[in-house]
This record gives sequence, structure tokens and C-alpha cells, in this order.
Amino acid sequence: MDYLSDERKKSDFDVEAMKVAWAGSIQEFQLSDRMAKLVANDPVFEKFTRPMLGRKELLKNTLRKSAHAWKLIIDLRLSEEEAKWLRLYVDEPAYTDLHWGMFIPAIEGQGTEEQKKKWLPLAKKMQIIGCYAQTELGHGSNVQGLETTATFDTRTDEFIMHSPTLTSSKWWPGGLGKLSTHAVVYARLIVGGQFHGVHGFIVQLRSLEDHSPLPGITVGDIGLKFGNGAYNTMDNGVLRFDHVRIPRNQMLMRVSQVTKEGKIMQSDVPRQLIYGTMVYVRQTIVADASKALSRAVCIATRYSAVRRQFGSRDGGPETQVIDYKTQQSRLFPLLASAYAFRFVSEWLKSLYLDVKQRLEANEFSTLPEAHACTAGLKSLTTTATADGIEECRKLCGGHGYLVSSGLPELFAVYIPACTYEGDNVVLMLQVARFLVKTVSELGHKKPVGTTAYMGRVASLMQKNSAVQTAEGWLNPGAVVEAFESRAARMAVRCAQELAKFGNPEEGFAELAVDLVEVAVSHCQLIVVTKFFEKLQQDIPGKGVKESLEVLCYVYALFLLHKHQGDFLATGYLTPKQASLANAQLRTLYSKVRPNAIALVDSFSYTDHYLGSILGRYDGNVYPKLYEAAWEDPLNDSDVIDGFHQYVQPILKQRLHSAKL
Ligand SMILES: CCCCCCCCCCCCCCCCCCCC(=O)SCCNC(=O)CCNC(=O)[C@H](O)C(C)(C)COP(=O)(O)OP(=O)(O)OC[C@H]1O[C@@H](n2cnc3c(N)ncnc32)[C@H](O)[C@@H]1OP(=O)(O)O
Ligand SMILES: Cc1cc2nc3c(=O)[nH]c(=O)nc-3n(C[C@H](O)[C@H](O)[C@H](O)COP(=O)(O)OP(=O)(O)OC[C@H]3O[C@@H](n4cnc5c(N)ncnc54)[C@H](O)[C@@H]3O)c2cc1C
Repeated sequence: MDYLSDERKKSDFDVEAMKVAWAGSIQEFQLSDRMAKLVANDPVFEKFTRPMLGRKELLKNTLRKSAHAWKLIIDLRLSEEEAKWLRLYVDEPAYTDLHWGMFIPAIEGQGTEEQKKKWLPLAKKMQIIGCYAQTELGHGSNVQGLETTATFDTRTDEFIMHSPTLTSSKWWPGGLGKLSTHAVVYARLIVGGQFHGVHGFIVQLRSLEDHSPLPGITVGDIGLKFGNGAYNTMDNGVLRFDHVRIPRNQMLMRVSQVTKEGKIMQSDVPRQLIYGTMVYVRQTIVADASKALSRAVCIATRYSAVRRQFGSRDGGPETQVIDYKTQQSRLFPLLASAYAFRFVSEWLKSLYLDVKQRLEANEFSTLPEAHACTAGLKSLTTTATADGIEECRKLCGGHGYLVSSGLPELFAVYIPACTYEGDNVVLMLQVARFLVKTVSELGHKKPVGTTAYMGRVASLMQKNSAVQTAEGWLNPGAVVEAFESRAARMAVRCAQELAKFGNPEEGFAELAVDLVEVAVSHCQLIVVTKFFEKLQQDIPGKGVKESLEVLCYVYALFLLHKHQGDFLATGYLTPKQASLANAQLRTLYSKVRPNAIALVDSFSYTDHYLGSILGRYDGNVYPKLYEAAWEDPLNDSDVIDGFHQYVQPILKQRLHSAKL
């Protein structure tokens, strides 16, 4: 029985076509769909018992799933794209993520041709397992502050890897704790007693025979992390070197080379390329944000249509909680954000692929913008997603707190995304630096790409919003101009404040809070713009484009409402115009309402991937919640272990004293 069938009948767009729009193309949809079903129908990938497992069982279970996934990849000859979808739907962080997601890309991006030829075939056949060992106990954000040393010894043509202090211990790398045989280790290069910056080195950590740590290496897991199950399927590790020697050719030498004689040769490649793997991963994290948020929103939307509270008339049914305006005002902006993040990630991927191609041809001019966009959008989307998952939990009331809702585990596994691959505030400060530089160069350099609007700063500073009615906000030009003006005015105002400081670094530190707000406003502008640009494309299917248009306005006007202080303070909007935007937002929520279930069905998630009783496709929530409670191990017996030992004596004592 489909308890949501009436809801599904209300929608006015073609869901199958929306699934394609969400996936990006029919090919991508079919590929994703095939992998989702493959995983959902395979008992090895069962995940409901995960939160009940102890750490050792949990990790072993992950190893079993990873081995099974690898077997499927080989046996079914899956392409790299198919393998990525498979990994997504298996839905369990594993050491293989860092091997494929960071170790291999680090060698691809920073290795010489010779190094790639030697290491990539071994890694791609998984004959070695690698991780990305950058962060230390004492430093994560400040990469230049890393303390591990790689000292060149001209006599033996080797580097000596060493951990000189406790705080230099590598700390956090995923896959390092128990599984990696190798790592790309980031360390201070020392040649002839001089420090030459931080570089990557391929270091073997464990024996390929018996997996024991090699001499001079101390390695282990850093311990249990937030939440049951969740990220504890990953062996984040600690690593120390005691004068471990590696051959000279294991330094990744695309950026700088060290010769046999101990000379440092700089290539034309900028030093920042050493950070290139992070640019790649940040881009993938933006795509993952839309997946995590859409998953939470799918659960909260379906449950909000099933759940009823208050409002019964003459004994009739109570009101579905999705019909409360307050519920809509919390849920629908998240639904719109999931779509917005999906489309901005699509754009970011194309920007990244373009930069990658240029880098391969030694053309580096677009790297700063790629860095600013990946850093800023990673920060913006992961913050909104982490907050959004928690909001979805609250939108599901008490039942959202049950593990069987799927939301606690999703939250626990997701929140480190705000920290890993760059703390979100630190990353926004990078965007701010980029914007301040752009503003300072306006007189002699035409801004391009996502900062092109800064080239129109004079007019953006003068012109105020012309919107006169609520309908007036349904105009891409009016909305984009509002976001451009806000970002440009905030940037210019900050630049003026910065100019008052004699020392720019001192000014940057003092104004950091305002600078982060500027960076956020710039990143929101990118997301809004890319959503409107997506709508310019041919999007087939009855009502699909129209529904996306509604979501685009919901996303933009929700932000405008939330940050109306900025829009008003910069003088671009009047209070009346801000309140017209809010009135329009209410109308838009009414347009989303009949399509809400169809819009989350369009994510095409299987019940296996959602992992949620509240989010079941058929809406059969209460019987399944009731059934699941009886499956809890506590309900194996009526009288629990420990009762006779610890509780009964107390009860007896009370009975005894009652008699007295
Ligand atoms: C068969 C197939 C199977 C397929 C399976 C597929 C599986 C794939 C799975 C993929 C999923 C991957 C899952 C990942 C899970 C997450 C794991 C998390 C891993 C980590 O966390 S790794 C560690 C990350 N660490 C950080 O992010 C540290 C943050 N800090 C920094 O980035 C920098 O240090 C900082 C803060 C940016 C720099 O500070 P500062 O010291 O001021 O800077 P510098 O002096 O060093 O440089 C300034 C200069 O450089 C520019 N810059 C900075 N960063 C970059 C960059 N990344 N790119 C380009 N340029 C950069 C900066 O703008 C400055 O430029 P100027 O022109 O102003 O000088
Ligand atoms: C689950 C998980 C997996 C990880 N996997 C890996 C991995 O595989 N490989 C790896 O190398 N690392 C990994 N990391 C480490 C991760 O990259 C770092 O934790 C991250 O970069 C943040 O650095 P930090 O811990 O030094 O934070 P800190 O920089 O110490 O942050 C602490 C606080 O200080 C603030 N702060 C720091 N600097 C500034 C500044 N300049 N201005 C203003 N505020 C500032 C931050 O905003 C934050 O509030 C992982 C971390 C986690 C949680």
C-alpha cells in the first residue's frame, strides 16, 4: 500500500524527467539508478545493524563490504564513474575513499611522469593502499606550520623522514590507522640545512608481506569518533617516523626537484599546486553536500506528509504537518538548497575539469579562482547541509531522534565535512583574501569569472532595487542584481575599512568577521547565479523547468529574507522591498506544497540508501516503527540482564522499608 499515493497525484510535473534533470543527463541517471539497485539488492551491503556494532566488528564489516565492492568492480568490469556511484550507495566511509579520493589524485597532480608510471598502476590495481597524511596533532589548517621533516642526505641519495616532536605526529589521515601500506606524507623539505617549504613524499608504512609497520614507523588508530557507526567505519590514524629513509625519487617532484647533488630546481609550476589535491576533493565535497542534504530533506518531507497533528474537524483527519506554514518555511528552503547545491556542483565540476586540463598543459592563470570557488562553495554548502540535516531531524519531531529515522547517523557522518578538507571559517577567509585582492586590482585589471560583477562596481554601488510589488521579485535580473549589489557593496566597504590600517595583515585579522560575511555573500551570489543559468538550459519534461524556477526563487528569496540586514544596511533595498520579497516567498511555498513529494521522489533514492523508516517510499511509517522497536536487542527478553543483580535488590529494599 502506498500511503503517499494521494500526495504523488497532486504534482504537476513529470517526475521521470525531473530525475534526469537532477542527475544531469539520461546517461548519468541510468548509471546511478543501476548502481543504486545493485547495492540495494545485495545483502552484503545491509546497514541497519551498523549502529549496534562495536568498533572492531564495525571496521571488519566495512572491510568485508569494501572487498565485496572491489570484487563487483572487477567482475562486472565497472567503469570509474560506475564505481563512484557504487561507493556512494554503499554509504559507508572506508579507507578506499582516501586511496582513490586523495592518494591517487595527489600522485596524479604532483608526481612527475616517471613517478606516475611507477606508482599509479600499483595503486589502481590496489596492490598498494595509500592515504593522504598531511594534518598533524599540532597543525591542520596551517599547512606551512607542519613539523614533520624530510631531510636530504646527499651521501645516500635518500630523504630521512622524521617526527621531531609529539605535535609533529601525523593525526587524522583516514585509512592510515590500520589499513594503508603507503602514504603521501607532507613534510618540511630540508636540504643543506635550509628549509624549502612543505612537499609531498611517498612513504611505505607497512610490509606488503605481513602488513606489520616497517622499522622506524609507529602507526595506529586515533580512537572512537562522534556517533555510533557513522565515521567510525574509518581508521583515522596517528603516525610517527624515527629517521625513516626513503629513496630521493619518492619526493613528488612536479613542483620542485631535488637533484642527487642536493640542488633544488624549481619548475614553472606554481608552489600552490602542492595544494591541488585539496582543490579536487573540495569540489567533490560540494557534490556530496547536495546528496546528503537531499537525503535528509527526502526523509523529512515524506514524513511531514504522513504525520498529522491537531486541526481535526468533525472527527475528520488532523492536519498533515507539511501544511503548517512554519513547517514549510523550514523545510522548503532546504529542499530548494538541495537542488541549488546540485546545480552549482555540476558547474563547479566543469570549472574544475577545465582548470585540470589547463594545469596539465602548464597553464595556471585560472588556479586562484578555482581555489576560491572550491574553498568557498565547500564551506558554504557543508555548513548549510550540516545545519539542514539537524533541522530535518527537528522537523520530524521526536521520531527524528530515533536511529531508525536515519537522521542521527547521517548527521554524525556528515558534520566533519565542516572541518575536514579545510575548516569552513579558514576557507571563507581564503575567499575573502581573493576578493580583497580583486577589489584592490580593479583600477588596472578587469575581473573575470565569478568576480566579473566587480567590474560593474560603480553602477552596483549607485543603483537601488526597482522592485515595487511581490511579483516584481519573480525576475532573475532583479534577484541577481540584489545579490551582486550586496556582495559588491560589502566588499568595497570592507576594502575601505582595511585601507585604514597601516599594516594590511593587521587589518585583515581585525576585520576577519566582516570579511567572512563578505565571502559568504559572494558565494551565495555564485549559487544563485548558477541556478538561474541552469534554468537557461534546455530542460525537457512537462512542468520540470517551471518547478525548478519556483525552487530557484525560493532559494534566493529565502536567503534574501534571512540576510535582509545586509541588503538593508548596504542601502540597496528598502524595508518595504524586503517585506515584498517575504510575501512572495509565502506564495512560492504554496506553489511548492503540491509538488513536495514528487520533488523528493525525483532524487530517486532507494529505501536502502535512505536508510530511514520515516522516509520510506510507501510512507508506511507507524507499523514499521512499531516492528523495528521489537527488533532492538533490549527486547530479546522481558526481563533484562542486570535486573536481578542491580534493580531487584533496590525494589526489595523499598518494599521492606514500606512495610516498616
Ligand atoms: C575504481 C574506482 C573507484 C572510485 C572510488 C571513488 C572514491 C572517491 C571518493 C572521494 C571522496 C573523498 C572523501 C574525502 C573525505 C575527506 C577526507 C578529508 C581529508 C583532509 O582533511 S586532508 C587535509 C586537508 N587540510 C586542509 O584543507 C588544510 C587547510 N589549509 C589550507 O588549505 C592552507 O594551508 C591555507 C589555509 C589555504 C593556506 O594558508 P596560508 O599559510 O596563508 O597559505 P600559503 O602561504 O601556504 O599560500 C597562500 C597562497 O596560496 C593560495 N592557495 C592556498 N590554497 C590553495 C589551493 N588549494 N589551491 C591554489 N592556491 C591556493 C592562496 O590563495 C595564496 O595565494 P596568493 O596569490 O594570495 O599568494
Ligand atoms: C573526520 C576527519 C577526517 C580527516 N581526514 C584527514 C585526512 O585524511 N588527511 C589529513 O591530512 N587530514 C585529515 N583531517 C584533518 C582535517 O583536515 C583538519 O582537522 C582540518 O583541516 C582542520 O584543521 P585543524 O584540525 O588544525 O583545525 P584548527 O585550525 O585547529 O581549528 C580550530 C579552530 O580555530 C579556528 N582557526 C584556525 N585558524 C584560523 C585562522 N587563521 N583564522 C581564524 N580562525 C582560525 C577554526 O575556525 C576553528 O574554529 C580529517 C579531519 C576529520 C575531522
